[in-house]
Amino acid sequence: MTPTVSVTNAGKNYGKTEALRDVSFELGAGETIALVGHNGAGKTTLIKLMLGLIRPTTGRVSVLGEDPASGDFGVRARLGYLPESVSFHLALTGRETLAFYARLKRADTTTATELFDRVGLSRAAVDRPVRTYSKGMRQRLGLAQALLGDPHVLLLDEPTSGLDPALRHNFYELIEALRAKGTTILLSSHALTELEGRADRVIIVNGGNKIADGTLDDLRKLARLPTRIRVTTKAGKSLEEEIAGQVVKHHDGDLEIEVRQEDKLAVLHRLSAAALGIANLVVLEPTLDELYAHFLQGQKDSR
Ligand SMILES: Nc1ncnc2c1ncn2[C@@H]1O[C@H](COP(=O)(O)OP(=O)(O)OP(=O)(O)O)[C@@H](O)[C@H]1O
Repeated sequence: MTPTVSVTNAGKNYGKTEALRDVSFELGAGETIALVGHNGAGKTTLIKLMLGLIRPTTGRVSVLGEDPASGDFGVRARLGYLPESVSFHLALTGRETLAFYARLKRADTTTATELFDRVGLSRAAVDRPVRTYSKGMRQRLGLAQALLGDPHVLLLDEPTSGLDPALRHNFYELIEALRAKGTTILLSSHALTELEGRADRVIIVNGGNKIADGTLDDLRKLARLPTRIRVTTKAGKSLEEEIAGQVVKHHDGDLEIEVRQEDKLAVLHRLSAAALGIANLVVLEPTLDELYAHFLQGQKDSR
């Protein structure tokens, strides 16, 4: 993996508040990473460090091989950022707003029309003042602004808040296309369910510490949470033999079998041999929500 971002033993104090403590990770080209954590966990502080808006109290941050706080324009031009709450000048049109940011970033304005198409802002909308925009349209304008200059690293803070399901879908299609081009995309979000299957990797921060970092599979292996197998049996059929020795609960009239990762295939094998007695079977792996709760609890217990 070619790292585009390296955070090495970074700590950040705001006066007496220790917002970040000895955090290290690398982000790679073409990687989509979810940065998750409670309010006050340190996510925005990390993003500000990567943007070079603040300097670490301890440790180092490097973006595209340079110190983002060094004042060098080259790095910042290749960084795209969408803040959590986008606020634009309401009297400017979408097109004027983008032209303004393009000048700030010294980016090419001729790509503006193509950018509007990519984020799904209609030709009619871009020449209307931002004051007439819905929250979703403002968010899309924000995204177009973040995409100016074809950034190699994109930092997006709660990018889908305010977007309806169709727009969320469009947003993730756009992210997928950028990922395929090799862009590093960091999504800071509370919407854990929608990140599943969309982020290659998850970094969990809490109280200024990095408490987990890995793919969903890595986190599942580490957490050792059980897989649940939900089985609807046919009337009068019992699966006592097949599920003997497993933790069995009842869920809306179905059987819910909690199996350890290492027993999963053997139990599924026994169940498939008894398929005639089964009306339906669903395998539920631990969700990101459950993994998140597990790692937070683990950190609490270790204190
Ligand atoms: N400029 C500042 N001055 C003092 N304390 C700050 C400052 N910015 C952040 N903090 C504190 O640092 C800690 C981490 O804040 P940060 O904004 O990075 O969290 P976050 O994970 O982004 O939270 P949220 O999800 O609410 O945006 C919090 O305790 C916060 O109160």
